[in-house]
Formats: sequence, C-alpha cells, structure tokens
Amino acid sequence: MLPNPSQKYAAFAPIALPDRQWPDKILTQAPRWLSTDLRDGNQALAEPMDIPRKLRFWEQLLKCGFKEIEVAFPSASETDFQFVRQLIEEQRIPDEVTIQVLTQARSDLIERTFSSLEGAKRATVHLYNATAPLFRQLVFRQSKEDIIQLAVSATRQIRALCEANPQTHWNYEYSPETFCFTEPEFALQICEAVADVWEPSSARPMIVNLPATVEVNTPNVYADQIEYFCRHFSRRREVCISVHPHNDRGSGVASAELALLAGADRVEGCLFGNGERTGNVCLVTLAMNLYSQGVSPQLDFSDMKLVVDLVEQCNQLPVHPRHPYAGKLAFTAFSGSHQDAIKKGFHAREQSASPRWEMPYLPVDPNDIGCSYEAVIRVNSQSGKSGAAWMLEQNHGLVLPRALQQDFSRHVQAHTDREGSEMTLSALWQLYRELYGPHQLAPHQLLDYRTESQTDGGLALWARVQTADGIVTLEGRGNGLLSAAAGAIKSCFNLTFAIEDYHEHTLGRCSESRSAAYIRCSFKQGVSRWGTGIDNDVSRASLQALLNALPESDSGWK
Ligand SMILES: CC(=O)SCCNC(=O)CCNC(=O)[C@H](O)C(C)(C)COP(=O)(O)OP(=O)(O)OC[C@H]1O[C@@H](n2cnc3c(N)ncnc32)[C@H](O)[C@@H]1OP(=O)(O)O
Ligand SMILES: CC(C)C(=O)C(=O)O
Ligand SMILES: [Mg+2]
Repeated sequence: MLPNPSQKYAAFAPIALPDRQWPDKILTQAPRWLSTDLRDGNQALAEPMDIPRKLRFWEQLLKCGFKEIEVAFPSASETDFQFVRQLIEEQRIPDEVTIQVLTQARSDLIERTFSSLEGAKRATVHLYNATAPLFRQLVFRQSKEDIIQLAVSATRQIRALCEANPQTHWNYEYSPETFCFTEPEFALQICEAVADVWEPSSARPMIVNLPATVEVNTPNVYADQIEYFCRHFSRRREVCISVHPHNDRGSGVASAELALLAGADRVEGCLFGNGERTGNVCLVTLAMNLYSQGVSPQLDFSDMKLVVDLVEQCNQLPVHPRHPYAGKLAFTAFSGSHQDAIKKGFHAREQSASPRWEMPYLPVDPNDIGCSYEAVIRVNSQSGKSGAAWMLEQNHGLVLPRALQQDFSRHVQAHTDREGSEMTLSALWQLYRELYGPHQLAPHQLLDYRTESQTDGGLALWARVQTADGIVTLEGRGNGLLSAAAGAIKSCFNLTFAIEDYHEHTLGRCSESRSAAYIRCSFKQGVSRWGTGIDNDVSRASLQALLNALPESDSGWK
C-alpha cells in the first residue's frame, strides 16, 4: 500500500507553447455543431435506442437546428444500419443537413458503412483510430508507423469508395482518437499522412476532429494542444478543425470553449452531456453560454422543457435538476437574499425601457427558453420576506407593504420550520388569508354600508357586519371613512385600538379592476395586527381590511 494512494497517478505534462494566442481571444460567433447523440450518446446507454426512439431524437435535433448529425455506427448493429437506411429511403434528411456515420479502420466495417449510405445526398464518413502511446502499445500492440498505416490505408479505401459513388456529396472526417494524450507531434504526423491521401479542398471537404476521448488535463492544456495543431498543420486552411471533448474531469464545456478560442471551427457533443462515462460535452450549455453573451448559437432551445422531456424519454436518463439552463431548478431561488435581489430586479425591469437583460442571479431570461417567471422564486425555510411577497404579487396581484411583508414572513418561517418542507403557492395563499383575509368566513364580514358627508366636513358611517353572534350595526362619525369606522368599531365592540398603517392599490391596470387595502391596527400591550380587504369598491375593501385586522375573539384585546 502506497503511503499516499494518489501517487499511483502521474501528472499530465503540459506542452510548451509560451506564445499561445488563445487567452486574448473572445468568442464572437457560433461554431459548426455536430450532435453525436445518436452515436456517441447512444453507445453509452444501457439500452441503446431502437429505431422509433432514434427517429424521435432525430426529429428533435432537426427542430433545434442541427445541420450535422452523427446518426449511427452502421457496422455495429442491425438497428444502427437500418436506421441509416430508413433516413435515406424515407427521404427524412433535409437538403441542408448532413448525416455522419462512424467506422473503425477495418476494411469489412468500412464496406458495411458505405452500404448503409447508399443513395444519401450528402454524408460524412468518420474514421477513427487511437493514437496515444498507451493505446498503441496496449490495445493495438503496433508501432507509430503501423498506426499511421492503419489510418492511411483505411482513408485510401474510403476515398476509393467515395469516388465510386459520386452521386453522394461526400465529406470525410478523421479522428486521432485519444488525441489529448497523444504526443502533439505524432498527432500532427498522422493527420498530415491521412490528409495527404484525402487531399482536402473545397470540392473534397475534410474535418480533422481532435478528441479529448478521456478528459485528462485542464482545459488550458487542451487549448494549447488545439492551438499547437492549428498552427502547425500544413493544410490548416483546407480543413475544418473539430473538437470532441468528453467530461471526465467535469470541465468538458470549458475545454470546448477554450478550444474554440484556440482555433477550432466545430464542436461535437450531446444534448445535456450524455455519452461515455461522464459524457460528451453538453451542446445545450455551450449554445446557451454563447447566447448569454449576446452571440446567436444558431440553435433553438426556446422550448427547453420539450427538449428535456424528449431526451429523457429517448435516453431513459434524467437531466439533472441543476443542469445549466435546462434543469428544473436552474432558474429557481429558494434563498432569501437571492429572492430579494431578483424581486428588485424584476421591479426595476418593469420601470426600464432598456431591452438589455440585467437580472441578479439569472444569467438568462427564463422566458427565452420557454419558462414562466413562476418557478423563479420558491419558498422554504431559507427564504425571506421577499420570496413570499413575490409569490403573492405574481399570482394574486397583491403588493404587500414592507411591514406586512415582514409580519407575514415571520409566520411563513414558523410554518416552514415546523413542516421542514417547501411551501407551495396554495399553502402560502391559504396561510395569508387565514392571517389577514380576505376570507369567506371572516369573523367580521361587512354586509353593506352607507356614508353621508356632514356639513362640518366630517363623515357619518352606517354599516352592517355579520359576526358569529349575528348581524351588528356600526354607527360612527369621523374626519373620513376610516376614522368613522374606527370610532364605530370601538364603541360597538368595546375595543381600544389605533390605525397605524393604511395602503391600497388596484389589482389590475384597467379602471374597473379591484382594489386591495391593507390596514395595521395597534391594540393594548403593543400588539398589532394586519388585515387585508379586496373589493371592486375601494371603500368596501378598506372597511373589510379594518374588520379583518380585528381579533377573532375579544379576550386580551380590549
Ligand atoms: C471513443 C469512441 O467512442 S470509439 C467508438 C466506440 N464505439 C463502439 O465501439 C460502438 C460500436 N462497436 C461495435 O459494435 C463493435 O466494437 C464493432 C462491431 C465495431 C467491432 O466488434 P468486434 O469485431 O467484435 O471487435 P471489438 O469490439 O472487440 O474491437 C476490438 C478490436 O478492434 C480493434 N480496434 C479498435 N479500434 C479500432 C479502430 N478504430 N480501427 C481498427 N481497429 C480497431 C482492436 O484493436 C481490437 O482488435 P483485436 O481484436 O485484433 O485485438
Ligand atoms: C470516435 C471518437 C471521435 C470519439 O468518440 C472519442 O474519441 O471520444
Ligand atoms: Mg467520444
């Protein structure tokens, strides 16, 4: 046993590139995207997709706007072969879309691959072989020269088959699999040899795909490797440089982004990062990262939930609730200070004419990916006054005065601490109404009222109120409605109290909309209570708010 078990791992040696350019670059346009969900994603599933599932996934990828889709490893299985046949024979491939298929550098497999593509308008044949020392020595037991020969002779065969089938517009992709732990000079050497056979040009397009088959180093090292390759590859201008990051260290997205800075033109990956082991790079995250920087990704995720649902069904794997942009909780704040900042952000946005999205804690507008603002704030024991206030404002139009927010928050906190769980909107609304009204069975329910202005400038009020003991009539005079009502209540119920706070607002923007009134009364011994009234008539709303602020029973209050 080693004293420190981590000593059995060797650090990856970075490459020397002191004049690297990529750190000063920024991303200003979308790369070419290739979805390999139906190949690399599919080969990693416990139960690979059948044809109907593959077809549904395919249709979704088209809707998202993918123009290059790796659809199968046709020589792997009858399902994969038939899927390619079905796409071609049923003319399911739009003219602007290129299908891609993968093959090993084995003659019989290449033949079978070409059989699957018969009749395709355009197709990319993708050849791979591993190039890293470990794989040369352990898997292939071949010298560097043998490994080059493997790739070169397979490329020769592929070129001959392409030329024998000129009705298809061919594209060729070569991947030195395990590129990220291959000696950079050898990766160059083998790609040069392959390109010498293919002779890339605009008429004979070629993609050189440089995979992080297993992510073994930090994204800056991968970026150095890509920049080194781009700077030294003699046919750089004739080929498209593609990257294919996996996510073993959890930095697949960063690797892809830095690789693009380093000169790559194209990215291969999967939706929500499906793929071998910890997955391929997540194309949704990459696309939305560009989007949130003001760069159109040229992919459409405006209905994210639909995409998530479809991918979950096809892959039979869940998308993590905290997955960037797509997870169910990706735009939800439970914590008080986040909720407060978001609530202020939305209010500021209502007042502002700027189209720019500047919102605390929300890097993109949830609306842009088909989400409502409802789930942005949810309430539990980590929440503060702003969270509950936001939910009532969004769903019931109530704009609570600050002191009422604070009062309600104490009750919500007590509830969530007691229950230990999230408080749903309906539970929150029920608690609010129980505490402050409006409620159907209010202990003091205003039935009707009448006012008369007095010659001395005052106001006389008559009101009938339903109580548990029957209907009572209130009668009082004051400077205005509330003082008349307060006087009437004090004498009728023999209560001592003062009105401390009064707020009202309309619940909508039109003149017929209802009004909400909030009143706080202070009673003996420093006790204070809030009441809320909602009514078409603002005076009725105010009177009911005052009645709702009264204690249910008179014990201890008089
Ligand atoms: C990083 C990646 O994602 S690479 C793509 C991986 N995807 C898949 O493997 C899914 C589809 N694969 C399959 O269905 C099967 O592996 C098949 C049909 C391609 C081949 O099956 P088999 O003939 O049974 O071979 P097997 O799967 O064991 O492959 C290993 C053999 O292929 C060789 N090999 C591996 N990769 C390659 C390659 N790219 N080119 C040529 N030979 C290769 C190995 O050295 C080994 O040879 P050996 O048997 O002489 O030792
Ligand atoms: C076939 C290659 C491109 C691959 O999937 C990988 O290296 O991860
Ligand atoms: Mg892969």
